[in-house]
Amino acid sequence: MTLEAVDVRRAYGDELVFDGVSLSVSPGEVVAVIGPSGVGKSTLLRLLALFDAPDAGTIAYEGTDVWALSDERRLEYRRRVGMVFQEASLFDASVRRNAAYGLRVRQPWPDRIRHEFARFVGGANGTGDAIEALETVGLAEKGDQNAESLSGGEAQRVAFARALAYDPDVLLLDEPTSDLDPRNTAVIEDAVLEARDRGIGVVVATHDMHQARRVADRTAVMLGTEIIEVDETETVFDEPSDGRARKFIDGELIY
Ligand SMILES: Nc1ncnc2c1ncn2[C@@H]1O[C@H](COP(=O)(O)OP(=O)(O)OP(=O)(O)O)[C@@H](O)[C@H]1O
Repeated sequence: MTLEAVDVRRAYGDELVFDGVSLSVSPGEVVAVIGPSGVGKSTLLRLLALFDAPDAGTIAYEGTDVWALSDERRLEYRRRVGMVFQEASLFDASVRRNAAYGLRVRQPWPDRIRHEFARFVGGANGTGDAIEALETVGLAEKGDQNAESLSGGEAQRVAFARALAYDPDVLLLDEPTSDLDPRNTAVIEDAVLEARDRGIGVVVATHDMHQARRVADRTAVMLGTEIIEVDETETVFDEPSDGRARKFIDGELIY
């Protein structure tokens, strides 16, 4: 299952963010999108997540132009994509319930009622997938704690676990470690690689070029209103074909 943006354009009013941008992610690969602040990385992720439609070009899932479908069919595709935003939004409940949230709304009703019933009668108050996802981000022991008592870094890890728990085809991460210390950053990066090894396609938008180098199979460099370079990560860092990409990577381009 491949998700791709093909020749997409996006503007906010008269303000063009990008045009002619193409990017794909396949199962079991990590693609990093790097570029200066404000270049449009989050905007591109929102298009891939099917939150917004491109002004031109297509977003295709398994070759299907998703915006040509009915709202209902498009929603089915949207549910296969998990997105983690820069700001973790958790609600006032246990960490385990937060991690299981996506699961509960996505399950068919009978399952959902069954889980709610089990919880009501004092049985499991989370599912195996949510617990496993919490283990992946090193927070299994905090399952019973209220999410509002977590540190910022822990909250970001729970938001990640929530996206992972419902086993999406594609996971889109917007600056997933921007507020994290090195230890928490390493936890998230390991979880990204674990997701990839499970066959999930992952796109990571990041300011952190070192992170791209550590986790990404392919890297796209966004500059101005374009993706100026997209290739195997090693190639982009060691021998980029675009001179501007080289300058950006060497820290010589000031924006
Ligand atoms: N809802 C919006 N309305 C108007 N302009 C917007 C909106 N969202 C983003 N923009 C503008 O679009 C441009 C791209 O923003 P975007 O958030 O996609 O960049 P980014 O590369 O993700 O930045 P950062 O790395 O700082 O998160 C910016 O100039 C931003 O101000």
